[in-house]
Amino acid sequence: MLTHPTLDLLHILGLNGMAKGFIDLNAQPEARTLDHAEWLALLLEQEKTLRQQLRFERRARTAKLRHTATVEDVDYRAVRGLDRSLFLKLATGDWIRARHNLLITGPCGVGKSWLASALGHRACRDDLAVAYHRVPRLFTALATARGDGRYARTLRSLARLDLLILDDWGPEPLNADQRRDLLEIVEDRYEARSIIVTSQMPVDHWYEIIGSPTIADAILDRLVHNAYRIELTGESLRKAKRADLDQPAT
Ligand SMILES: Nc1ncnc2c1ncn2[C@@H]1O[C@H](COP(=O)(O)OP(=O)(O)OP(=O)(O)O)[C@@H](O)[C@H]1O
Repeated sequence: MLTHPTLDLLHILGLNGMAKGFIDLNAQPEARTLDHAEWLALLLEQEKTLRQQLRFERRARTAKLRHTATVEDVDYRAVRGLDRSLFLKLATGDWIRARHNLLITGPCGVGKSWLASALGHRACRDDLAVAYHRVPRLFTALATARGDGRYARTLRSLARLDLLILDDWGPEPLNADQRRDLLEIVEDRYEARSIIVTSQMPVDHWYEIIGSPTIADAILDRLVHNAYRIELTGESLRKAKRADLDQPAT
C-alpha cells in the first residue's frame, strides 16, 4: 500500500480520483517514462472520470427509474413499432435541451416504461435532474401533500427537474383534483422542461380521460403540441420472456 505525503494531500483536498491515479501510476513501471505534463494530465483525467461517475450515481439514485435500462441495450427487433432513427435521435438527449416532450403509447408490456427508463438513464449520464413517477402513485402523493401543507413544495420540486417521467397514465378518468394537479405540472414545465408520458391509451383518448373540455384543452395543448411520439405495437414482452423461461434447456 503506497503511503506518500502527496497522496494524503490529495485526499485532504477531496481529489480522490487523482489519488487513485497516483497509486495506479506508481504501480506501473512504464509510467516512469512519462514527463510531468503527461503524468499530471492522466491524474486530472482520472479525477474528471471519478467526478462524472459520482454525479451520475447521484442523479440515478434520485431518479428512481423503474427499469435498469440503457439506450445502448435497446433490442430493435423485440420492440415493435420503434423507429430506430427516431430513437437514436432521442438518445442524444438534444430534445431535452430543446425542452420538447415525448409521448410513448402502446399496449401492455410492449416496453414503454423500459424505453422511458433508458432515456432517463441517458439524461442522468448527461448530468440532468430526472425523476420517474407512476401517475397513479403521484396523484396519491399529491393528494397527501395537499392535506399536510407540502403541496406547493412538491410541485416546485417537480418543476425543477430537467426531465419528468410520468409512467402509466390513464385509463381511469381524472377527478377534479387530479385534473388540477396535471395542469399545474404541465403548465410549470411548458417550454421550460421536458416530460415523457407513457400510456396504454392512444393520445386521441387522453381528452376523454382528463374529462373537463377546458382543462383537457389546456393540458393537451401544452403537452402534445411540441412532443415526439413513439407508438409501440405487438405482444407483451413479458409473455415472450416467460415463454423463453419455459423452453427446456438444450
Ligand atoms: N427494449 C427492451 N429490451 C429488453 N427488454 C425489454 C425491452 N423493453 C421491455 N423489455 C422487458 O419487457 C418487460 C415489459 O416492459 P415494460 O414494463 O417497459 O412494458 P410497458 O409497455 O411499460 O408495460 P405496462 O403497460 O404494463 O406498464 C420488462 O420486464 C422489460 O424487462
